[in-house]
Amino acid sequence: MKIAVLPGDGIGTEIVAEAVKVLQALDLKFEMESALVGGAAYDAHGHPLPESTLKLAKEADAILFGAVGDWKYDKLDRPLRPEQAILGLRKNLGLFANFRPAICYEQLVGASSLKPELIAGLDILIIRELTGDIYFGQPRGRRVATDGHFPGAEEAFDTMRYSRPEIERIAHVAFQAARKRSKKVTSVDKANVLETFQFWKDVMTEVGQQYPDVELQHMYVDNAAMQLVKAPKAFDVVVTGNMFGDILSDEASMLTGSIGMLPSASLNSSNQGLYEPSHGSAPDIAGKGIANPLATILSAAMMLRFSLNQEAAAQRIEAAVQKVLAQGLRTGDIYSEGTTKVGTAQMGDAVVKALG
Ligand SMILES: NC(=O)C1=CN([C@@H]2O[C@H](COP(=O)(O)OP(=O)(O)OC[C@H]3O[C@@H](n4cnc5c(N)ncnc54)[C@H](O)[C@@H]3O)[C@@H](O)[C@H]2O)C=CC1
Ligand SMILES: CC(C)CC(=O)C(=O)O
Ligand SMILES: [Mg+2]
Repeated sequence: MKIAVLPGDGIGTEIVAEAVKVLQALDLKFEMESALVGGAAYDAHGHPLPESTLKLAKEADAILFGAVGDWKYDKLDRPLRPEQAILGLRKNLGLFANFRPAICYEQLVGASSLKPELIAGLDILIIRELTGDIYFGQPRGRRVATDGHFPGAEEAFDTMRYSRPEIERIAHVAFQAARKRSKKVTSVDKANVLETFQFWKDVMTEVGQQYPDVELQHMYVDNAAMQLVKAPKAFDVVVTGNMFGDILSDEASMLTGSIGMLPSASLNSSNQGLYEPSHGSAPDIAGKGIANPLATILSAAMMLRFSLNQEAAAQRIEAAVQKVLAQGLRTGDIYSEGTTKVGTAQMGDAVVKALG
């Protein structure tokens, strides 16, 4: 078994180092090979996703990814910007199904900005379609407007689009996931305004008929954003498009205490997966040794479960994370009075120790 390790930029290198430490402590037989990606790869090779990195990712059984991006690259032409690396990996590997579980650990109930009773016991799963929608739709660009409110003015445009097979396959993923949980799917759309999402809703409804045992609810995205903070436990599986899923999952991360707690798995149809925290490269705290590595460590657990067939090892990591939280160890983002503040590496070391 081979794991491609792509730390990336900013806190990416710090948090991936901790996840690697945890994986190595498991004493399982797999090979890990690292490569540059994002801004780091642009600096070294002139491209955020060099051919050699893509080749390594394609050949690996699973990919452990940190994060990419830094403000200093924001003026580059878009194809050279670090974020194109993660978009390129998702597209090239066909990683259409993004699982973002938002679980509020008992010990972190007080770390959320929401009232404890709203989030105690929270366990919801956001399933985000990851290779379509306005993030990938063509055409896009800048031009001089020939119509609209200001003909002759400079304008920019992107294209929101979804095909039937793209919606059908993510719908099946969501219904099948719900079957293993509380059997409820909330499909989030904007069908009242957007044709793309009327189509999304229609196809979701059709696929839902194949799963009579699963309750299907439709919700507009603006209402979903509100309900997520009003009554988050009313959700079970939330399925939505690429952009809405990106936004709603960051919102849901705060239900768990911090974005530093939200892992993710991005799978293709052969169960090859890329595993990364849901957050970005956090340039504001990079290099300080204070980032929370738990989302990345929990992503490594998802990797063991989904791509490497190592359920017991996945559970060992998850139990170790709960143990360090129960010991009162907290990085700054989840710190509260009465707990012990630790840095990134100390947190990683504590998880290794807690593996037992
Ligand atoms: N998959 C990826 O590689 C992603 C990359 N990005 C990129 O990351 C860069 C920064 O983007 P932002 O919008 O600031 O989002 P971000 O997720 O990097 O940071 C948002 C806020 O959360 C905090 N934060 C994030 N992860 C944390 C952790 N593990 N521990 C403690 N605090 C944490 C940051 O300090 C910051 O205040 C940009 O270049 C963006 O494009 C953003 C999202 C995903
Ligand atoms: C940099 C973006 C393409 C990714 C993002 O925000 C995400 O996947 O959550
Ligand atoms: Mg995001």
